[in-house]
Amino acid sequence: MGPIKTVKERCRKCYACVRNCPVKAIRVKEDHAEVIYERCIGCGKCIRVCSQQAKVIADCMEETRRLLAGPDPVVAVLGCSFPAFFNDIRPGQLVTGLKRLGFGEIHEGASGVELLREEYARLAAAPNDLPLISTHCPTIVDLIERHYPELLRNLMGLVSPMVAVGRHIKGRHAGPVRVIYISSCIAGKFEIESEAVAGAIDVVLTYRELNRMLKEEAVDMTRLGETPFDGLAPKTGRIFPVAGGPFQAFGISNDFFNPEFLATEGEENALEVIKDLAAGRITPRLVDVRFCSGGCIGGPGKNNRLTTFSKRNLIHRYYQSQDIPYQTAPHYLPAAPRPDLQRRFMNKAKRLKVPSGESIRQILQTTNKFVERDELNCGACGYPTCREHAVAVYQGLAEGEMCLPFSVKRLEEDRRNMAQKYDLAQRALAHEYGETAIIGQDLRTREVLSLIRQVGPTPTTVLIRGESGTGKELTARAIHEQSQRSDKTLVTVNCTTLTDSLLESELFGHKKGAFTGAVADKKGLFEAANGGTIFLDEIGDITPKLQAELLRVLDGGEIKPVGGTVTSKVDVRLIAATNKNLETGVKEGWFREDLFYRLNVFTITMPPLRSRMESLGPLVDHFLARASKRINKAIRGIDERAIHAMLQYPWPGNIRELQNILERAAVLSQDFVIRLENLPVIFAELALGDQGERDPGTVTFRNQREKHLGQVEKGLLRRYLQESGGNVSKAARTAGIPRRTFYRLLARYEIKGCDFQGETP
Ligand SMILES: Nc1ncnc2c1ncn2[C@@H]1O[C@H](COP(=O)(O)OP(=O)(O)OP(=O)(O)O)[C@@H](O)[C@H]1O
Repeated sequence: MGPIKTVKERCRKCYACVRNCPVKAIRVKEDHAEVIYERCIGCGKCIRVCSQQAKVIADCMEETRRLLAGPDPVVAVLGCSFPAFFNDIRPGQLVTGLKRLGFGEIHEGASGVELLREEYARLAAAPNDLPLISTHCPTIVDLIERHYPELLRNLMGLVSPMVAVGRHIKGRHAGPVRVIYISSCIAGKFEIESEAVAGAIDVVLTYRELNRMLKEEAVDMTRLGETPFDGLAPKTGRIFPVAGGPFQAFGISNDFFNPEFLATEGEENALEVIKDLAAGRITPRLVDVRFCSGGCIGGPGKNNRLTTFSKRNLIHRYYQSQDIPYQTAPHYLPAAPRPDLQRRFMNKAKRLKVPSGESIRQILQTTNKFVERDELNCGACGYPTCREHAVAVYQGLAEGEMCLPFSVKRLEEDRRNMAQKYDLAQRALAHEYGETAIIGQDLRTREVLSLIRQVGPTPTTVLIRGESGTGKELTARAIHEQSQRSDKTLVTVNCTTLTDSLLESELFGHKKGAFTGAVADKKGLFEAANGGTIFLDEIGDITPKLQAELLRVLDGGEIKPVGGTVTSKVDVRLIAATNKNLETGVKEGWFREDLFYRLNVFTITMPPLRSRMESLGPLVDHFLARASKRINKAIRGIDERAIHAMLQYPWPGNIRELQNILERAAVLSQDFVIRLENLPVIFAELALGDQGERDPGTVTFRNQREKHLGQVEKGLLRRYLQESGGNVSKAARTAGIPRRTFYRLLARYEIKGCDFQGETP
């Protein structure tokens, strides 16, 4: 990992870094774009263009603090561009500030320029058959070492001013010493890791990092007095950081029109010169080139508030000032003998595989580019042409999905497919559950239908009451169907299936961080139902806290997400259902009275199946037709004995139980007719009992039913308990009736589940 890091979570795949990286040292992998250290030249362009601050300079403050706290003295060297960065204080104040942080000595990096002056002038004057390239800009050195190794021989074999001053300090200081270089250049962070100059500088800090450290230590430099610099006092070296500065600082006379001496800076110019040199198109004697525009004052760790020209002025003013206080320790004087200023350069180029034309064609095809016309060269992927992008895909630097037109098209197709699938799923659901036909001709069912017709089109809140399986949800759907909201969503929530806290967040949503696991804001079901209807089943089971929240929705149409402080308005019609006695709830205090009255505006009570036996025939026909479709078996009808037995059964699970028993019977039926034998055994027992009682001739159906009801129910309960070995939940499940209903029946007949434990059927 190098000095430029990627904060993965911040990367939004805009490919600005890919587009702007001059050496394509960015690899897009999965969900982020990362810097390839071996290819990177440390120019910092990716940091500058990343609008999300996903590219950051690796933090060197920690290491600096560690050295400051260590046993060795630490020397700070201020890069030549510092006057353009710390422009609102005097240099002596900055020195005091640095000493407050714990630095023992403060040197100027410009002294490194002066250490190199003679060597530069000598090489510039010596005859040379190759154009020489200056080596003080680490980005240029990296560019040549990593991307233009054919120019390695052109590099002047000299260290940078930073390394020169580092070696000078380390060579002259009595005993071990640490050197921290502070500048606008992040390529310096790369440079000190290079084997050829290792050890000269311990840490490179940017001006911004220094500023942060000063802030953290609450050092207000504007209030500080001045302290003299330590080390060698530079003169011409101070002009080094601006355009044209190096030639002047190194004492190389340059005439603008003299093609022998070429000095330039800025990404575009630098790349052009390097390319021209590599191609042999130009052959000057000496090329001085820096990557940042305006010179070192344009480095990535620079002061963004000032323009290049105003910074140039600041450097100039500093260069001309005569009163920079210095107190140089004798061991740094005189400047000669100089430290070792020689440096080797290495070929660090990693050549990437070059794809064949066929490979490029295949990659282009994966992103729908079959003919030249398909290659839009829109540049959205960060590469100027589709072919360059395809080459990068081949080289493992890019992904096909980066192609915007291709991804947009694929998303559109996906959306269309999803919409189709959604439509199919909707239809399947409607087929399975969406039926709102309420079957029944009996008086009570007709009454229910009439109430639905009346309340449906109004916005009134409806409370549906009745035993389990009597059709409360079906009624809610029918009300929604008849309302003016029928084209909007009907959201159904069973209040008993979630824990209290989960239910609250499901209904009203939550804010990020409201509880463990709330990693992002989430909208609730009330918002999902906005404009439509919400059906809250088993409303009698919600906690008082939720009851209060619900009251707020009913009163003001306002919801507040869990962990939120702001309420928002929703327009939702509420239909609630319960099989609990809410009046008892109010009396006993587990249900809020005000909520009860808000809900009890319009109540529909669903009759149990046993009280609407006239509708048994139509219901049986309806469910047999449905079962036939579901199991793909054409059931023709039901025999009389079966119907007769059904008429005597008490149907504790109501219509749902009827539906389930008929589907089971349809599966078991051998001859496409439902027979008594296809029904659970209790029906045969009922039929038998009925036979015995029929002889006296005087007993009515009602009499017979009443008489046998208890006996039959008891037998049934015992049988299920026997089958489940006394496990009441299991017995209720096998019976197909709610556990609570099962318990009620057990209590009525004083049967105990534990009496059946250990029994096997
Ligand atoms: N009158 C009816 N006509 C046709 N089907 C019905 C009728 N009543 C109920 N059903 C069907 O019976 C099943 C159970 O009905 P529903 O789920 O509406 O009952 P519920 O009272 O809401 O039950 P629970 O209280 O257990 O939630 C559903 O498949 C429903 O379609």
